[in-house]
Amino acid sequence: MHASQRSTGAAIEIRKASKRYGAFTALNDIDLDIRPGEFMTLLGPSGSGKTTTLNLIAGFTDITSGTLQIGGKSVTGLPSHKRNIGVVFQHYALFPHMTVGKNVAYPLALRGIKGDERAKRVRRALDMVKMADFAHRYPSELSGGQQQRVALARALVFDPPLLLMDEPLGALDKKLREWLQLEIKRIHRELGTTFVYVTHDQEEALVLSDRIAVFNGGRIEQIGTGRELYDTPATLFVGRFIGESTVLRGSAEVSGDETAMVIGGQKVFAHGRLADGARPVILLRPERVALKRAGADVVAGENRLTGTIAEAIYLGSGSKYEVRLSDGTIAVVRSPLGATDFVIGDTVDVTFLRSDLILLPDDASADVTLT
Ligand SMILES: Nc1ncnc2c1ncn2[C@@H]1O[C@H](COP(=O)(O)OP(=O)(O)OP(=O)(O)O)[C@@H](O)[C@H]1O
Repeated sequence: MHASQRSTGAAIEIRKASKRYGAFTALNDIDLDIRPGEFMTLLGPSGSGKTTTLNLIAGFTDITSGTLQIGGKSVTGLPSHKRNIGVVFQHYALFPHMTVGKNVAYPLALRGIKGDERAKRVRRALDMVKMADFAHRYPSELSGGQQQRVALARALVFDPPLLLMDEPLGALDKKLREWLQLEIKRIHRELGTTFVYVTHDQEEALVLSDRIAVFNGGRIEQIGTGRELYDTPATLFVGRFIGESTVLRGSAEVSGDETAMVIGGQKVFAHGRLADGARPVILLRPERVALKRAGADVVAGENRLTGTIAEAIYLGSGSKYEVRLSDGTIAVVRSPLGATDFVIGDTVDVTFLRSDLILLPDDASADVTLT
């Protein structure tokens, strides 16, 4: 599509929004600002409130308390068909008795757009999803991925300022999903429409999003870019949900601006301290940890814990190890190509810089929710 065809994306502002079903609170006091043209992903485990949030924006369900604005206007009480929003769901809701062309033309027919203008827009939308050659087929004659591309064309054909997608790739196999992720990203870049995307797949969220809102138990734990969530998670739940990690627990002592933790009889040090009363844990990212032969020289500022290689996996681009520490914790380590190789049973030092570890308050829900 040409720059002249770019639509202006709508901003979304959600304030203190709650959604209750009887005594059950599905959404608990969430605040969410989405910028015009942004790709925002709602990420979280099953039942955390992602779909409920999308349904509130779409107008499929009412807010119990709080406010919701789209494009600077309150939409309270405005029915979904008046919100001018494109929607794509996991299970293709194409009309089975209509051809692809008719399906994509449908939103235009509803809006009274006829003749050449309608045909031109349908062609443009099908071109965008690379389905122009399929206009005369019926949905049953298409693969799952092709059906989702048609659903996307139908959701975008009327140039909505806002597109909502709920696990649109959930039913597709991995290769197809990865290819369509890139297609969706390209289309977003070309259009300038605001995209709000629901997934429980953190890798998908990282590939697609400008920013990600991480949901847990009806609340938003953190909103940020993938990099912010990975490097500086606000909570243990976010740190564990995004990317791989190892969590170290032990008895902690705080002295001045430093926290020491005893793990399996060995002491490690962290810069900083938590608020009084919080029980600290250490979160390690696998590529921020290096393995060394037991007894190698210690580098200034380095922590080390002794362990035994429990699993060694060669990945081509490097190796991944699981190391059993003396307290039984399994530490995940990714070594770059060219680093020393280790085999199962080797005794190693697991080393990491104080500046590379992440100190967070312990949170039992981070473990429960992920299992
Ligand atoms: N109509 C309803 N009546 C009662 N409870 C509901 C209703 N709709 C949703 N819920 C509950 O609200 C909670 C949040 O649901 P929601 O669909 O938003 O979760 P989700 O994060 O999208 O999960 P999933 O990835 O499984 O779709 C769930 O516990 C769900 O059971």
